[in-house]
Amino acid sequence: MQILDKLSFGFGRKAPVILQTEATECGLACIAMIAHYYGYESDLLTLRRRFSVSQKGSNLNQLIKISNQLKLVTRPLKLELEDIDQLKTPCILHWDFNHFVVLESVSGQKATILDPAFGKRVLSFDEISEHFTGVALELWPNTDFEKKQEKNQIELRSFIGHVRGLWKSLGQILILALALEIFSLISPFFMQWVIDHVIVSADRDLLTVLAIGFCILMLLQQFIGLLRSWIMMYMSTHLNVQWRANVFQHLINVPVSYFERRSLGDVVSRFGSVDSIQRTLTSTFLEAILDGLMTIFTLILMFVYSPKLAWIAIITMCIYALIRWIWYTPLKRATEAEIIHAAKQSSHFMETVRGAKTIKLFQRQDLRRSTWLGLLVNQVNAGLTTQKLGLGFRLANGVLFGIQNILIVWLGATLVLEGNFTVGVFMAFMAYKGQFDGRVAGLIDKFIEVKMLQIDVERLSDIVLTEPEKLYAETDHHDFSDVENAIEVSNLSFKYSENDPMILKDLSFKIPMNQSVAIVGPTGCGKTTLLHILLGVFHQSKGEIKVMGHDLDQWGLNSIREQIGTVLQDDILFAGSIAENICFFDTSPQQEWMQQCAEIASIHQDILKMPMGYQTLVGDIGNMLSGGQKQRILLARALYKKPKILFMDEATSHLDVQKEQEVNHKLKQLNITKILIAHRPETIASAERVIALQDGLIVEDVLLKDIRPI
Ligand SMILES: Nc1ncnc2c1ncn2[C@@H]1O[C@H](COP(=O)(O)OP(=O)(O)OP(=O)(O)O)[C@@H](O)[C@H]1O
Repeated sequence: MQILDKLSFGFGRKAPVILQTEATECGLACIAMIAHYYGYESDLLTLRRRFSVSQKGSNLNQLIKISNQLKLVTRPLKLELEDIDQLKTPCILHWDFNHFVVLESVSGQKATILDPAFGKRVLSFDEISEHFTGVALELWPNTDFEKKQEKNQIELRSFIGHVRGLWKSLGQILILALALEIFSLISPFFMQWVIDHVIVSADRDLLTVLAIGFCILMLLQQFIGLLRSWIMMYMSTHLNVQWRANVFQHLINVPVSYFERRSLGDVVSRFGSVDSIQRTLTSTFLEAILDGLMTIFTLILMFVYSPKLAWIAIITMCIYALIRWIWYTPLKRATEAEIIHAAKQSSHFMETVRGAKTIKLFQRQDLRRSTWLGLLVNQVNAGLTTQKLGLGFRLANGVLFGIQNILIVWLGATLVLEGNFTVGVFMAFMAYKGQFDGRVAGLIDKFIEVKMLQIDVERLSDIVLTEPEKLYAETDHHDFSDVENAIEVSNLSFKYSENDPMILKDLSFKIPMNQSVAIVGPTGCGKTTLLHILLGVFHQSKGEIKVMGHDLDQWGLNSIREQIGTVLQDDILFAGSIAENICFFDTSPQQEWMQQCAEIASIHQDILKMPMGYQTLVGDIGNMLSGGQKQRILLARALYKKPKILFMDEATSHLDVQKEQEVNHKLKQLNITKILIAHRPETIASAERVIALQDGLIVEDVLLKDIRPI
């Protein structure tokens, strides 16, 4: 493998390009590249699990901390661009005030930059001066640094899950394919017998018998071929659907933070890897096994005909394998870069389509277009690299097999002239050689293809190896009859990642059943975060939380979420009718209850005024409705669940004061626990108790009746 690195990157040890997956992990990717350079070979998946990086990215101090944990000595520096060639490379440069890149080398007025967002680039000092902030971080191993490989070993089986009928179909295909291979082994005899026995002795009867015999064989071969393809088609379709379903099931069960850290295009592209894996495994893998088996028989026959000629064929194949192997690493890197750039391009595209209105209103069409074009060019360039590598490989391949063919024809013809070979035997040998070349080259290609699958497996593993949320508890029977407190929080602390500041600090409070509580505080003080923790969206860093008397850590999230209704700031509606949205696509909706919920949310009259009433379509993400209407439908949807606790995060902020009071009044009649985040005094006044947060601490916790003037 090391030879390959040299081939693609010149002489000496080089850091590989590791492209970032999450928007904020450029720093981690830079450290991974440098650690790899010194012999600690790891991947982002492994590093991400070991060091949690904030969604807001890392700063230099955090990079130093991570590097030190990897036993790398660090030296942060402030320098002028002219002194950049004095740096110990590879090192990290601070870029554009919001990004990190690796400086690989400097030569003359140019430097090679490994950018985790774009790949390898050679930039002039002028170009660098536009990005470089003057801060660099040198890294090198300390005495405890260990050279090792620490990558997530991914077992395909483990994440593809259980697939029905796989082995049976595989068995059928294997038997049919074996039969086909036997036919193709027999067919060169036709030519040999015709030339050596029919033509030499002018035996027309034998010719007819041979023709009829081989005709039957050919028909049989075609029929079996058809059957094999049919079963293959059936199996791959089944596999594809089952694998996709398994991966989708996993995807929707991973925590919310997974989606928050990745772009839409990246998740879609990763999910698409299921297809490539399935295609390669069902067709290529099987063919490779059969090719491998049949090569042995073909080779035996070739040795029977002429060991000398057979050796030439074997040596050619060894050279072919070597060339293929040399091409493997650069090709893998180029393919990987192409996939990542394609995902970025499509993310930008999707975001542009989604945000078309904002873009137009801010007249940023040109900017979006040029940024997208830049991403497209990156993608196309990465594609060109793969194509160029392919061209070079095909040339080497063509020359190799051309020489081999000429050599064998020359030596074979000499053997015929010397009387050691008949013409028929020579022809048959050539046919076997053709089969051998095809099969072994195919076998090598497929081996490489299966190895290349690692890219897709690694990409998919980002989804599949992410731990799903704990949805189910050991016991599903819960008794809420004598539960006193809806929520009990003791000593709760929370920060988003190891390196982020504490957002919530040592909070303790109890909310009795059926109490209505307003959580207030200045913007950014952690109200939404607290709500998300109570809902199990984020996990508390410290402390204990009990919901309806059950420990949040032990109670399955499904059981908790069954008891609660939520209206959050970023909630969305889905494509469908209003009725479907209120019932959240319930398969047996309760019409009457749905209307009651709409009445409580004060949206019933609005819906009736719409041309198709409850059957009015809302369009995806609910963009046919006014902000206030949407919020009230979301509230009706939360109430439809018949929750015991209702969480509302500025759920009525789009309503006018009068409408809001109407909704608050109706909600007050409901005998459920309500926890609401609000800024408006009218909404806060509708609660019985107010908990005020500031800087992550509870600064006030009062019952409103105690402070209201009588
Ligand atoms: N996913 C995240 N990763 C890192 N920090 C975050 C994340 N989400 C929010 N924060 C930070 O946590 C702090 C609290 O945010 P939160 O949304 O809980 O505030 P809030 O009190 O609900 O504000 P508002 O009243 O404006 O809705 C903020 O400083 C915010 O920048």
